[in-house]
Amino acid sequence: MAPGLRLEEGIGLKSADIRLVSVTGANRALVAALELAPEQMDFVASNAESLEEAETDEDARPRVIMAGTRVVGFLMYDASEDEALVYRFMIDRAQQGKGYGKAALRALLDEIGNLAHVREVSICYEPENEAARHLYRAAGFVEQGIDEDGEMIAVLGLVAGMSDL
Ligand SMILES: CC(=O)SCCNC(=O)CCNC(=O)[C@H](O)C(C)(C)COP(=O)(O)OP(=O)(O)OC[C@H]1O[C@@H](n2cnc3c(N)ncnc32)[C@H](O)[C@@H]1OP(=O)(O)O
Repeated sequence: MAPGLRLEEGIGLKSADIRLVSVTGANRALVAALELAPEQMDFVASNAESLEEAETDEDARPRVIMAGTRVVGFLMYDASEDEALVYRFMIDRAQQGKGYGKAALRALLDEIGNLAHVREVSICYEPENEAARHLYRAAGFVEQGIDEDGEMIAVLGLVAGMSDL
């Protein structure tokens, strides 16, 4: 790395540098401090709320999205059944549009694909959330329709035996 260039500055980071890690005492405050644009606030619960929820829900799997050494996003899912449900997914407003969402989704699907009991993944989002629709559709999710809460549900089937590969 060139002298004076710090990884934290995010210079030259590629989507391959995206990793999912557990929530720890060290990164928790950084996750809670991540922000959305005002018009995105209704698309997903606040991270502080999600972290609190995760403490009492033993099925919740919260993950911190790291780009190199920097905390850039957060997601949470439940894989207690054979259909995993992704119900939180966000990238900090200052870090959006850099391919991190796409790379984090790929990392998440790899992680879920390694769970032998999971056969499909479902995800829900507000119907007007075009960024989410674009991201999930590109990953192969197929829209199923609007649920009773007015959210779009999209489902991705996993290839049987993915975890054995
Ligand atoms: C389960 C849930 O929680 S659903 C709620 C999802 N979360 C939110 O809506 C929170 C606010 N939004 C976000 O955090 C981000 O915008 C995310 C997570 C949806 C996308 O993350 P980003 O890092 O910005 O996405 P990334 O840069 O990887 O782009 C992914 C694709 O979406 C496209 N995209 C990004 N923003 C938009 C937009 N506003 N409209 C249409 N397409 C968009 C990109 O062009 C890219 O497509 P491409 O690969 O064909 O070029």
